[in-house]
Amino acid sequence: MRLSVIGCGYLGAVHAAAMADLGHDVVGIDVDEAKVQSLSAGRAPFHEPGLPEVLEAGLASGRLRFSTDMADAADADVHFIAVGTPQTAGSDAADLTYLEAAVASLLPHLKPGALVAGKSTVPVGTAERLAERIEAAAEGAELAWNPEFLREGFAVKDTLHPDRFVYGVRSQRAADLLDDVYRQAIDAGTPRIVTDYATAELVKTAANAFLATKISFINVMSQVADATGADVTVLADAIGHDARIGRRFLNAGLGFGGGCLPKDIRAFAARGEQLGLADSFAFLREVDAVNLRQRERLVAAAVEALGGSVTGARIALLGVTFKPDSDDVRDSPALDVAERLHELGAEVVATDPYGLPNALRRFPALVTASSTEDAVRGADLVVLATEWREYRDLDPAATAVLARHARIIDGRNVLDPAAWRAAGWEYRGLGRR
Ligand SMILES: NC(=O)C1=CN([C@@H]2O[C@H](COP(=O)(O)OP(=O)(O)OC[C@H]3O[C@@H](n4cnc5c(N)ncnc54)[C@H](O)[C@@H]3O)[C@@H](O)[C@H]2O)C=CC1
Ligand SMILES: O=C(O)[C@H]1O[C@H](OP(=O)(O)OP(=O)(O)OC[C@H]2O[C@@H](n3ccc(=O)[nH]c3=O)[C@H](O)[C@@H]2O)[C@H](O)[C@@H](O)[C@@H]1O
Repeated sequence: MRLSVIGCGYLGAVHAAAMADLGHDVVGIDVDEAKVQSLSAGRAPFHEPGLPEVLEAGLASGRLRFSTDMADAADADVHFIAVGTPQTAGSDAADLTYLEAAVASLLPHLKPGALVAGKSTVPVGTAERLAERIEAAAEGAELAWNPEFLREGFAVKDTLHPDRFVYGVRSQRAADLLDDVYRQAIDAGTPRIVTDYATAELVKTAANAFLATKISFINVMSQVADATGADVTVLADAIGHDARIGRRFLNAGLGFGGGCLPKDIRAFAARGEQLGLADSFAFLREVDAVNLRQRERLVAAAVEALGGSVTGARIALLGVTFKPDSDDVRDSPALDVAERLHELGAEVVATDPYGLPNALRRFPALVTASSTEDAVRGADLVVLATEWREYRDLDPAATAVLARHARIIDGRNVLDPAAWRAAGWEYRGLGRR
């Protein structure tokens, strides 16, 4: 099939390359010329495992190209919309200006019967509002909402082998077209839920709200653990054995960040309040507040570990991205902690396998080190803020030799406290004895 993907960021670039990998003829459209040039040259504009390979294969096959010119999408049978829907400046609502602009520039190029499939995360009611304009733009043209559930770091795998597909559609034909796009996964038995626009939009925001709630729940448990001498990791393992609860997304620590969970729960709460459900959505506001407090808790733990003040102390920060296997620093808890410790007078030296260029764009005063050894050398305190594999695998004895004072705060609760203490470290986790 001929497909276009409009918006080639973390979601769209992967979607375009993965669709070409499935054998479709794909054009990726983006307004960012540098991004289009980079993608056209086979260079992934961000770190995502597996993307360089599918990108290169797609370009080499001739089935994948990128352009800034919407006219190049005119041939497509299905247009995926993957532009950003960030938090609006000064409010919690989703900013839909990129979506509006993308749809407006696509309309004149729609061919009869074309399907526009929204993948961006939007407030419930958005598709209903756009549908009429799309239907009026070309004979038989229609809109589907087909939200995306991929995780950064696993984006290619999640796109090719998702847990489920969700189609918000108004016709069987739209569902059939999406089935044709995803034929291989559908034939392999991937569940698909065919529903209306509102439900499809809500499935996406509800899923992210649930995941965020799970994380904030366990982070509250980590506070109780700190107050009582219990261990939140053991608690999570134990409750996680109950299949109704499940162990995943019960890792207490610095909490969630990134370009999605934080802004999506805020937009969902704002939409809920608009719908007259402010009382009920108070819980989601609290999920957000608990999450942000975890960053303060870590800063407070650093102050305490350093005897009441971080001023003048050298603090090695391991990890700046919002999660491992991504270079994304949007709403990164690690970077927030770095900024706060810096404000308090600490000399923060940060390291990260892929995130430093983005971190420096957001926080130019950040002092960076290109290796873990250089970051830790001479440190009064080490803070593990993002659980990259290489930090999880650090040898406590070899690392102790580098630090001035062998003190560590494990902001992701991923190290073995006994092993680190045995190597002479003063170890603290969040909610861990
Ligand atoms: N990043 C992720 O893991 C996931 C993101 N999403 C959702 O997907 C959407 C996109 O997110 P990201 O890819 O992370 O954002 P992003 O900011 O990385 O990418 C958005 C892209 O859209 C482009 N763009 C903006 N206006 C445009 C226009 N008028 N025409 C063409 N291109 C335009 C931008 O230049 C940018 O490259 C958001 O709604 C997000 O919530 C959903 C699931 C996963
Ligand atoms: O809508 C989106 O964009 C995506 O948002 C999340 O994906 P992502 O942001 O890539 O990353 P996650 O793996 O969900 O992690 C989010 C944050 O939660 C934190 N987290 C995760 C799990 C956990 O147990 N504890 C915890 O603090 C991570 O460190 C990270 O900062 C969802 O998992 C995806 O399904 C969704 O498609």
